[in-house]
Amino acid sequence: IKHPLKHKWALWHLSADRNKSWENRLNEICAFDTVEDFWALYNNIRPPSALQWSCDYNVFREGIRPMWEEEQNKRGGRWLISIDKVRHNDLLDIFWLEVLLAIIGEQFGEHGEEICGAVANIRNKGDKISIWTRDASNSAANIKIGEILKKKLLSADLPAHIPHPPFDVLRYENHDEVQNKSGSTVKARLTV
Ligand SMILES: CN(C)c1nc(=O)c2c([nH]1)N([C@@H]1O[C@H](COP(=O)(O)OP(=O)(O)O)[C@@H](O)[C@H]1O)CN2C
Repeated sequence: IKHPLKHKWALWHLSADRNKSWENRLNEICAFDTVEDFWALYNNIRPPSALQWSCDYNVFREGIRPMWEEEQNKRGGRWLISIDKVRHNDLLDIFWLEVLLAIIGEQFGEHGEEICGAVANIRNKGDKISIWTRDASNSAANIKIGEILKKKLLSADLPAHIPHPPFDVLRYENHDEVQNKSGSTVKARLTV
């Protein structure tokens, strides 16, 4: 018997193929709804740190595409973890797994239903990991999710050479502001 997860999730991958549109670079890899199938998948794909620059991994609830335009995303936002570019190999993979286990393991309590999924952006300028929530105006839920996320990341078992704290503040950004941003940064609606 396999141990069922509370919900079904799907892994997506954004390829580095510059000749394709963003949407055509985004492919669903496979879905999983048991602990064993999650580990079988996770242990058989490259970790984020081994992907090419400009690739993404996404793990979203089944039925929600990892795109701003999706009905369940468009009024939402993201908790953004910016990973210092020198920490690429150390932190990216550790934090990504922490975030995945917290989400599929329903570690966010009553607010877990607000979570749509997680994204890892592998970028030359510095990697990003984010948790997308469905309602940017639900500050009570988003703050609770951010606090639980921060506590989880700070309690992760990090290599000795990583200075503490391993990241700056976590910022919550609204998707519609990220999507239509003019400058390089977007105002943080919440920080923890
Ligand atoms: C339906 N559709 C086209 C569409 N729908 C989307 O949902 C969506 C996009 N396009 N994205 C495109 O990637 C660029 C980099 O964003 P980035 O978050 O990778 O960040 P970087 O600037 O590469 O660090 C975005 O500027 C956007 O062009 C990103 N994105 C989430």
